[in-house]
Amino acid sequence: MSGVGAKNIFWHDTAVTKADRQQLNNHKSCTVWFTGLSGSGKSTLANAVAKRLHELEVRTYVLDGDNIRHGLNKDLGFSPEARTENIRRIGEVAKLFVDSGVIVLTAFISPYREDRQLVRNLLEEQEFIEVYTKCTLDECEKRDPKGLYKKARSGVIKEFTGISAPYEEPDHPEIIVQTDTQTIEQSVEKIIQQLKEQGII
Ligand SMILES: Nc1ncnc2c1ncn2[C@@H]1O[C@H](COP(=O)(O)OS(=O)(=O)O)[C@@H](OP(=O)(O)O)[C@H]1O
Ligand SMILES: Nc1ncnc2c1ncn2[C@@H]1O[C@H](COP(=O)(O)OP(=O)(O)O)[C@@H](O)[C@H]1O
Repeated sequence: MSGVGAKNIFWHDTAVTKADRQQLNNHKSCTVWFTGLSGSGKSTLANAVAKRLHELEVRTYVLDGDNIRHGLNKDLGFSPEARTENIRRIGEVAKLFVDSGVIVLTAFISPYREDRQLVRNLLEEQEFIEVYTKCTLDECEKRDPKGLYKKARSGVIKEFTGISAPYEEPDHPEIIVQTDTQTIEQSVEKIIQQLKEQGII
């Protein structure tokens, strides 16, 4: 997968800009990037925050690992290289959503620091808000909402994050939500507060 397609391609500026769209929407746009173990609450919180924002008349879109892997990224597995490509593509998609003036909430394990940094670098400062859904492996395994940990423990699923594949914790995430001790409402509130403090909403 090399970048050979970039030859003889020219960038077009658009007549309507990101700033124009943000003005029309009455709020700024950004990526709220959830990262954490399977079952740590990424999807739950991305959707809960989106719901809250929608009620506040803010335009949102949720990109979820499971859904994207049914379509755009259905050719990718879970090797380190496939995960890197998964996150690279999602980063580019998130950037398009930010350009469209929307707050995009992404729920991907995104286990590698370097891959998350790559996405951060794609966006402007302030446009990438990393939320670490911190939860002990023990608790995630107890929750096991899809029965995947059980399969990973028995060896049916290989390269499973936290069991047989690595998860690299963020060094300096904008937000940490401790989902095994904080309630969903507390986590949502913390994220909404950050968006307000950054002047996004
Ligand atoms: N081997 C392995 N490791 C981790 N996860 C697995 C695996 N196989 C399938 N699944 C399911 O796929 C979801 C993770 O997809 P992501 O795109 O978020 O993964 S990654 O960011 O590329 O690491 C993940 O979803 P979440 O539980 O919502 O995190 C699982 O449902
Ligand atoms: N405080 C909490 N924050 C987030 N999720 C929680 C919390 N307490 C319990 N849960 C449950 O944990 C599970 C997390 O699953 P999910 O959101 O699919 O995680 P992920 O997207 O990280 O795999 C859900 O069933 C959710 O209801």
